[in-house]
Amino acid sequence: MAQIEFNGRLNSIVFENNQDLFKILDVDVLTQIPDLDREDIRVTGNFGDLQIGATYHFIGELTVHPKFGQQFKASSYNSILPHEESSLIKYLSSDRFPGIGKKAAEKIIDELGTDALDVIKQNPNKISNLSLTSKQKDVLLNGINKMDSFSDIVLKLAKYGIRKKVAANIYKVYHGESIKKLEADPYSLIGEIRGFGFKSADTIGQELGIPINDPRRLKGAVSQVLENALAQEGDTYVELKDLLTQADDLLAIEGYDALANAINELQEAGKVVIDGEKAALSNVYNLENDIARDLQRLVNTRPSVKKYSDKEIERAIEKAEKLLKISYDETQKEAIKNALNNPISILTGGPGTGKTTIINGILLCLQQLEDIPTATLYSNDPPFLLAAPTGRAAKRMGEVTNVSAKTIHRLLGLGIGENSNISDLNELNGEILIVDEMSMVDMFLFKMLIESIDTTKHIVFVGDQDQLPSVGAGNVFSDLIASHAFPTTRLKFIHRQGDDSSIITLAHAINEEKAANIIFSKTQNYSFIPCNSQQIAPAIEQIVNYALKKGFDKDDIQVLGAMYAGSGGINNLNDILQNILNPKDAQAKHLKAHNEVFKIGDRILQLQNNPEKDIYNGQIGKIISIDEDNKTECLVANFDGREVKFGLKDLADLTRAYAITIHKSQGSEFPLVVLNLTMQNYMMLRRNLLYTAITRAEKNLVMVGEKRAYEMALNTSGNDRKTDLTRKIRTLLKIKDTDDSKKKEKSTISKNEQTIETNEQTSLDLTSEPSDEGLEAEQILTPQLIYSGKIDPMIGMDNIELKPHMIEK
Ligand SMILES: Nc1ncnc2c1ncn2[C@@H]1O[C@H](COP(=O)(O)OP(=O)(O)OP(=O)(O)O)[C@@H](O)[C@H]1O
Repeated sequence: MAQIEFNGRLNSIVFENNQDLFKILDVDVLTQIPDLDREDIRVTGNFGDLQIGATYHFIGELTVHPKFGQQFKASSYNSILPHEESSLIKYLSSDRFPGIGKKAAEKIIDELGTDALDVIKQNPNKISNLSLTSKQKDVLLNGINKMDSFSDIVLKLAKYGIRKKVAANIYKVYHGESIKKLEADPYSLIGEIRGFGFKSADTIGQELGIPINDPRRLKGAVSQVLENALAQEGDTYVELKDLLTQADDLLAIEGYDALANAINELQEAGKVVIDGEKAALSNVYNLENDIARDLQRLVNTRPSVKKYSDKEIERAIEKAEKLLKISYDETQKEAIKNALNNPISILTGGPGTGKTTIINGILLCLQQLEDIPTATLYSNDPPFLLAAPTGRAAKRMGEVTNVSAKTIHRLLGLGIGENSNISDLNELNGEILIVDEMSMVDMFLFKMLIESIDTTKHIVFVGDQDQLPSVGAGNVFSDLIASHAFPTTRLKFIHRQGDDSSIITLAHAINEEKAANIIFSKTQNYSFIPCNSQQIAPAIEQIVNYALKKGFDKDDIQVLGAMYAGSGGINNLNDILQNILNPKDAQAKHLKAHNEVFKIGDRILQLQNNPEKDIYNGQIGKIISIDEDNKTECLVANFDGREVKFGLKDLADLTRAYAITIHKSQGSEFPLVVLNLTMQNYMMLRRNLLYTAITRAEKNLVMVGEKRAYEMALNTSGNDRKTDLTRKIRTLLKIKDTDDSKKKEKSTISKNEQTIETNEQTSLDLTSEPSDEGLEAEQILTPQLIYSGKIDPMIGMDNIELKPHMIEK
């Protein structure tokens, strides 16, 4: 269709989506739109910063929206700069140019005329001759740079092969400076801009003639390796030798000397930290330091003496037992004591070991010991704070304890409402904070959680250490346990009886490396069906049809896998399962997004945290209505009993959820799980992946796939993220290495193989002043250091295999 143009004044912004800068504008028409007689019109498109009341030139086409009628879809736009003296003075002395008043504005017009803005835009050097202060000159230039319209910048970025979505990300960070920044050093955008990696930077670098051994390029490769480790592997550092070899692979140049210099320069610029033989991104390195310091603060500022006598606690436990009509075993009692007599304690155990029952006991005991009236538990400032990373886990905690439990995001007030601000988190007080499903908490959320704790007396971290680590980087729960700085109870005895017990037995056997004989046997609750990767899809189709015939509710069946691609991958399985579980009806309302069709009744999965909607990565919902004509509210879904509305743009974060990855299933449980693993998943086959998958099944589990793949998972230990938090906690809390073994011997209490580790015999010094000793690092990396043998990039080179996902797609 032919492009048409018109000038209009921006009245208001009706809708905006910050993710890709899509906006719907209400515009007064100033020059007539060809063949259309209107005074105002809605203009849609992607726009940068706009000013209400400013005049713009729009280029695009007329469209008809089924509900809102005639609209103008802008493909590009430009702001029309004021040329008339009085409006130009008004404009130059507005908020856009802070520090430039009426007088300075008049000077600019005197010296450059009423075309001043265009003149400076074309030739920024003209500013130097103006009789303004240097600060005013900077303000003027910045303001004019910012005026660059978004579409101009996207067009220029497109010439460098940058996609619109990435261009929008660049614009959001650098605004009018985008092109300047990119052309000065495309590699400096790595790690700063989502979707922009070494490959993109290198394409532009070559176009700009940046030599292959240019320090900018070398630094870019180093940043990329560290970013990959963080985002793909969840590692918080990379061994120097690996950093050198992997960066060198990206660069395809000879020798490490120049690379060592590049690392040093990054260190000097405060972007990278070298600590011993490890290299880390500074912000990540500092985040680990901050976590360790916060934990030190929490331990040091809480009383170290036992507050309650053993007798008092025992009496309280007895009462709790009577109320709950159970008898806690010795280990469970120790866990309750640890929680009540320590500032920070940890509880870890597999399914059915009584974690939730212990949380209940801790709260009942504390209520008695502190004489807390029941009504107070529900006040605005409750003494018990219960939280979990997922809505589902929080809901369950709340149901079992009868005390309200929240997601960690909600507890902290993160991202709720327009004014949400991560520097303005809720302060946490009260008697106790208990966080469940801790294995899912990544280092970023954990940092925010613990820095928000103010006067809370006791903090208890509860989880299952053997599950997959958090989706986000770090390995917080395992690191806390490994530090031996906090009393830790490991529960192993299975208390849950009944139908599902054989799956729980299998899960525990997997962790104890005793599952080889029982995993392929057929039991009342689980079975294994061997098939190769080509047979996965038809096998699952048959199993699901069979389950339906046997009377399973279609909402109770969940297929799990490891990967999205391939015939047995999640994407293909979702096509097949959607046909069975929510068959096509040609007439029915539907929406299409990223090669998927969404229909009423479809099970869907949220792929990103969205605190504003209070739904999180991995949460499953069901579509209850679809409005094909409504851009801003095209879909409504039920998430755990709550209606959540989605606009067209939000669909990017949704996928169908008949089949989901094991990673995304963390924190959820399903009555029937159908799990598939084959050797196509060999890179991911680890014990914690299999364990996490199996423990998602509440009552029934069908495993399909290659026996070899299951055996490989059983025999490959999981959870080997490279993190430095354990060491940092131990350094700050002065836990001596040698004490570990002693401590284990002395203080391990065994019952049913359960263990309780207390730190009473360790050298944890609670009276010491906070100290940063040992946390700050700076080391200059010299070529000599590399070749001295201390850091030998050749070591292990044979073993280093650049995984496909480490290379930017
Ligand atoms: N000491 C006990 N005596 C009797 N029953 C117990 C005891 N401890 C726990 N149980 C029971 O065992 C079952 C599992 O306990 P609970 O739900 O607390 O475990 P969990 O570790 O939280 O499990 P999951 O992680 O699977 O939710 C529950 O039915 C609980 O009532």
